[in-house]
Amino acid sequence: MEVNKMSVVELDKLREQITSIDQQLLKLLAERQQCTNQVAETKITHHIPVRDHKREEQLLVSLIKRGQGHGLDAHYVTQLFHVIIEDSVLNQQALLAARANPGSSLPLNRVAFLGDKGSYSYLATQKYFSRRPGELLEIGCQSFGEIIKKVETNEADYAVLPIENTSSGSINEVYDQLQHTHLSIIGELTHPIKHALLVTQTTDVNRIKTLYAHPQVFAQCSHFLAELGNVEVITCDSTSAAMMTVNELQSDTVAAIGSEAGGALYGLHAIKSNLANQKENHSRFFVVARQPVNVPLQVPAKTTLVMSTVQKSGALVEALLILKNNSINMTKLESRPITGNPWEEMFYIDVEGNIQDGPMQVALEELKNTTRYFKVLGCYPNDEINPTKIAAVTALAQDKQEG
Ligand SMILES: O=C(O)C(=O)C[C@]1(C(=O)O)C=C[C@@H](O)C=C1
Repeated sequence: MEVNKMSVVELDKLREQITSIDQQLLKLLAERQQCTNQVAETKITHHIPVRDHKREEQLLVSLIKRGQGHGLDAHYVTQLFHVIIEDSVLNQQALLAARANPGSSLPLNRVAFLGDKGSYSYLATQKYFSRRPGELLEIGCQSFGEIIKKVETNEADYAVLPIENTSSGSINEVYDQLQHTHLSIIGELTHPIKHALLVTQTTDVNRIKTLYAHPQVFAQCSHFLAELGNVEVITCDSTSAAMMTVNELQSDTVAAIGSEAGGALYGLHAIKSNLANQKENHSRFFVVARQPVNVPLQVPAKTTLVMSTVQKSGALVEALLILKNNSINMTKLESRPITGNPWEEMFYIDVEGNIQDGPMQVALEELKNTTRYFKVLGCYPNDEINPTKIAAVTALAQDKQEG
């Protein structure tokens, strides 16, 4: 008994120490953020690009070495600082973008998204707007059409639309909506999609008889569903609708599939995680607004185009060659049927580059002249911060230590 009491006291003391260390870490991270925001100001004044891969590599190599000196694993240090540097780059990009578009910073950002509190679109909205000035007013919608309409009619300032997922592919309905709106893409973000089995009661996976989720979510977790066997699957308009239903039912035989963070908003907890077929499951979202944005040249940019080619063989190849000849890297090509014109396609193309760049302007002009229909859907800061490669950095650090 005495021993137990002692160990509880010891544990409490150690936990106090951990809490204090974590609080210090938070303070230091906030200090680092203030410092990198000042770096952004200097970069604005002196027209220096936000990203400096050489500096990042030097920093990582030196941190890995120091970490090893403290007994910390190189992989752990690399992962940790990738997150820190990614956050720094995204914050700096947001700051530069806000400066380049002075009128666009609103005291209140009214944002339309799919579903309600807790949906993946809701979490993506929170993440994107946390880097932007102004308050956030979330406007949950029931369909992509409703989301777009909210912005078109000035009931919302922005829309957050999922465009593709690493396991279930492109979201065709969003592509079709983008073709018919005059709204512009002003930003993108990728958000990890981590599906968990969410319940209200203490229960077991084998007791679940009914599952609620969005159809895309079921598609992404098809292997898990096949393993589950005889369970009734009920599709919902959104992940949040699924969570709400399970919360209302308060039964130990029903579950929703969604994010753990979202589920917590409805009093749900996870009894199984990582349900998606693919381990790396991410969704990419577009942020759209009524006016296009000006992306500063110091920020890596992407541009999304939509076009239909003339009906002759090799027309698409010719269009793509225009990009190649101007050294423009294409990151995505998607095709969608054109309503009323059987066998004709509308092509959606994402390229790396800013519409203000010389080669990009040449390519856009050529494309305009050679295609049947052509429109720039938007030019926006590239949100995909490819971190400096872990393996190369780790090997380098180990070499240096050994040598
Ligand atoms: O040192 C810089 O130039 C920074 O902007 C800071 C920082 C960082 O967070 O460490 C961020 C982005 C750059 O690619 C390199 C480093």
